Amino acid sequence: MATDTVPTDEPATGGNGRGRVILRRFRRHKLGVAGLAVLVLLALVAVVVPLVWPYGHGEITPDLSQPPSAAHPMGTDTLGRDLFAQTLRGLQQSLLIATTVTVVACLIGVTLGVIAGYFGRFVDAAVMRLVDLTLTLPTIAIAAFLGSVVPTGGVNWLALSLVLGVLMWTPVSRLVRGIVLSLRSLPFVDAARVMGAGNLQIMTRHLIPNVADHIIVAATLLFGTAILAESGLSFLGFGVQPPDTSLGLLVSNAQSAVLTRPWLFYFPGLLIVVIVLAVNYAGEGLRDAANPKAALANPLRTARRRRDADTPPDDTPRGVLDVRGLTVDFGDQRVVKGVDLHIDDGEVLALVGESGSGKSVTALSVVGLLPPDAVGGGSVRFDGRELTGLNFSQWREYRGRRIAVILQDPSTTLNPVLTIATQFKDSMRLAGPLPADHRDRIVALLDGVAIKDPARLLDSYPHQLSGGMRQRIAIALAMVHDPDLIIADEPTTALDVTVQAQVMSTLALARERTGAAMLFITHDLSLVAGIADQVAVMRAGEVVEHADVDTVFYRPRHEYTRSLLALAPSLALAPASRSAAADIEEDS
Ligand SMILES: Nc1ncnc2c1ncn2[C@@H]1O[C@H](COP(=O)(O)OP(=O)(O)OP(=O)(O)O)[C@@H](O)[C@H]1O
Repeated sequence: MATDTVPTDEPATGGNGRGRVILRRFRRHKLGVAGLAVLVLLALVAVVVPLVWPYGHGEITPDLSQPPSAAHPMGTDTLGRDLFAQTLRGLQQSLLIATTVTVVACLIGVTLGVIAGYFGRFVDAAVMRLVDLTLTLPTIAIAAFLGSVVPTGGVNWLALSLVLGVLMWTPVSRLVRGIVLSLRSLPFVDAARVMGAGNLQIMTRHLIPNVADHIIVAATLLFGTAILAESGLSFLGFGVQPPDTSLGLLVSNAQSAVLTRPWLFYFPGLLIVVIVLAVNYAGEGLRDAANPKAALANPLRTARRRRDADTPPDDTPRGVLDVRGLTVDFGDQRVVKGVDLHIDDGEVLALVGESGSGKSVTALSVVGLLPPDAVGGGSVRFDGRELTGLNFSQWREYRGRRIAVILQDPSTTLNPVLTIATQFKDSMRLAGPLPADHRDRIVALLDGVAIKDPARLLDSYPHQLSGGMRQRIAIALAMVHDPDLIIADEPTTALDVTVQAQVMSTLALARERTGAAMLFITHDLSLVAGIADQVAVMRAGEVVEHADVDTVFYRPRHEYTRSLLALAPSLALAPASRSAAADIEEDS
């Protein structure tokens, strides 16, 4: 089975589709391309230039301790050796060693990490003990031992690389193991198993590609660390030894000459900095190219907007939220096309539409969290104040405090490594010092979302709770600052049907208690009846119908609304709506 487990927002291009998509995305990452170009250039220079350069790296010339000149562009050392020739040799050795260390460490780390994470239990325990053991091994002492048993003094580049690789795999394996542990219970792994995939296939085709972006980042960090580790070891006499050389050795040798012959230090030092930076940028580009989500998910960046931020409040209808002519473009594609929405204090507006109609993008626009590649236009007024174009610190006054957001999947909202109590406390601290009675307040908030015996779960972690509990906690978290507006984006979609109903009534209850207005986003009209006052129906980026809930249910004007109603045969109309229906029947 050749399922592509990493989702992509690009169309398949045929042939090796994913490879081409990654390449195309990488080409768009300018710093990544620049980093890779620098690395390729340096590798070429390291291989080709020594073939034509008049001096060998160990060749002694009569020009002792010369500063840079036409004959010796980087100067010479005390023995008269040409520093440019030495730097070229150092570049060769350093690139070779760092690449080998990275490959060896990643091979061991990824293999053991994925095996530990996938099989868990005693396999995991055994691998983790091996990690602990490896971490206790003193790199320097082992390298010193190896250096002493090699008769020529010092070890050759391959032995040095292998030793460093074998000692440096642990961070990669821990990273991979942690991610695989969380991935292995996801439905796509079960689906692969059901389709008959074996353990090896699941690990190589389904798990490793999902960890690839993390591995790339870890590898770039390792590369930089390997260059520095090699420098340190060479300096101590356990790495590359004269007459051979490496960048690290050149820097180490030149340390005493920083003031008198600075060129000996600066050129190889600068080259190390350039290599590490280039590797990091290339790695970042590769990571973003391999993981479409990584390039987009930067919620701290406010989307570029065409409107002026500080438009003073005017006479437009206030309400708690007033959206006028909202547009959102991704490149040439307009996905929200002049949307108008209005929510009065304490009112609930349901934004309904099929998948892809632009509901979430509209909600993200309201809280200024559009992806960086989106361009928004139009006006979003909250309590009479224009929100478009606010900077990050101005947004802090609103997000989480006056405008709360509840997302689809509670496991993405709650931090997996913090206890429930800590997450509430962190949220409370946004408004100032933690109140003395914070624990009572947290318990009251949890009580307000119908959690029984709330004190008991304060010290739990999100993974110890069910999906429904997690979403209720997310709702309680949204209520911490008593918001004026709640944006709930499909808050029950990730839950099963019975839990959905409980979470919906919890949400309705919590909203009623705070009296907050709400923008409730859903594709499921049957959820709307019990909670909304107004309904806006969205299709292909436009609001095609905007009316009160009873009109939309019983006198829909637009064909699309009628088709959505037809698709929701099991409408669980709320009592309010049912009585309205009876009134309408009596009227007619
Ligand atoms: N980061 C993005 N880059 C390019 N296009 C995007 C991006 N995010 C959303 N879109 C596009 O914008 C359109 C609206 O998406 P949106 O997520 O708002 O739909 P939705 O109505 O909320 O659907 P769903 O319920 O499936 O989330 C879709 O066509 C989608 O492909």
